[in-house]
Amino acid sequence: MTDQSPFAPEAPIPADLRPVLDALARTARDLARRIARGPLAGQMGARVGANSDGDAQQALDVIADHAFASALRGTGIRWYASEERDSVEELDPAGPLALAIDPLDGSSNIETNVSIGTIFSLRAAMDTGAETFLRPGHDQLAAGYVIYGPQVMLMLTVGAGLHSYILDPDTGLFTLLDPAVTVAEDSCEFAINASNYRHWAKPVRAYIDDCLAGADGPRARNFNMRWIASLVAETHRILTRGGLFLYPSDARPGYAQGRLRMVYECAPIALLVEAAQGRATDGSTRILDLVPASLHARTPFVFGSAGKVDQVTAYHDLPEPEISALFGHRGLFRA
Ligand SMILES: O=P(O)(O)OC[C@H]1O[C@](O)(COP(=O)(O)O)[C@@H](O)[C@@H]1O
Ligand SMILES: [Mg+2]
Ligand SMILES: [Mg+2]
Repeated sequence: MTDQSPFAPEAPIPADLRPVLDALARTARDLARRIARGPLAGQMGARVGANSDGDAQQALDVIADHAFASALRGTGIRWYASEERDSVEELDPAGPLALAIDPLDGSSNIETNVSIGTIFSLRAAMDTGAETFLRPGHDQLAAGYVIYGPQVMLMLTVGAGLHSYILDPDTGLFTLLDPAVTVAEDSCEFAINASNYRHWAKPVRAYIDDCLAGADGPRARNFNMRWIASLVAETHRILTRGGLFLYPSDARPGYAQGRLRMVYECAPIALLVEAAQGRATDGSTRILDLVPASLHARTPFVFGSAGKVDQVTAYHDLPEPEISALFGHRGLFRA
């Protein structure tokens, strides 16, 4: 089965991206099998070290990183940038492409049997790794994620539109489900790690205060809150039924730019969300227009249904007296 494509025959995969996408999908399928075996496959959630940012590395982070790096050799990938590695590596000097990857997203959930994922981004290879990856996200050629959940799914954009695939356990093939996923506009779910409330800046507090005030507040509507601590799972819910995700900057040491990484997480998710007609910003500026200052740079991240993301931007634009007012006095917004 190794040489056979892991995609069902009708999958609309562009020929120039076929080798790399086949390798990514094949590796993800192997990883999915390992994840499904859980403790039977060893201690995947055991801490084995720390990456360059000081984040704990679990066994599965390292296993996934090595699996993807070795599968990509010979697929046209010149530069390989991984959340788990300090610097960019050159795999194939003649390759025309470059790949950035978060090999295992949602690591804190590995042992809890909650959905985790892999996020990837493809770009044209430039002369150096830095030149290749320190560019705006709108330069990406393709982006996607695999979610290892009750179903294994691949969400992929290769430029236009967002395609969803499901891994059929009977055939072992990623099978096209929807060639045009769109983010629903009318949702009243938001996702944020509310334990950081006291560390947030005023516009974020004001936005969340108004959501929590529900039908009695200025938005005149009750909201529901979610937090899985797995960006891929959060994204998948929003692509499925709409809503809003926020990981803002906050006052904790090391969180001045939030937590999520531009190159491995935010740029690819933003490309997917925009391909599905959603919106992604850092609170005010479009993520895909931002240039990361360094390979592991972080950015505040807000994405989801376009109208909801625009409302968050509007809170950032409010004059100080409005921001500081109790929610009852902010009359500008409706859900
Ligand atoms: O634990 P926190 O601060 O709520 O952060 C959760 C976020 O961290 C992440 O787990 C970071 O990703 P990694 O697991 O790849 O480091 C995201 O998936 C998630 O959105
Ligand atoms: Mg991640
Ligand atoms: Mg990760």
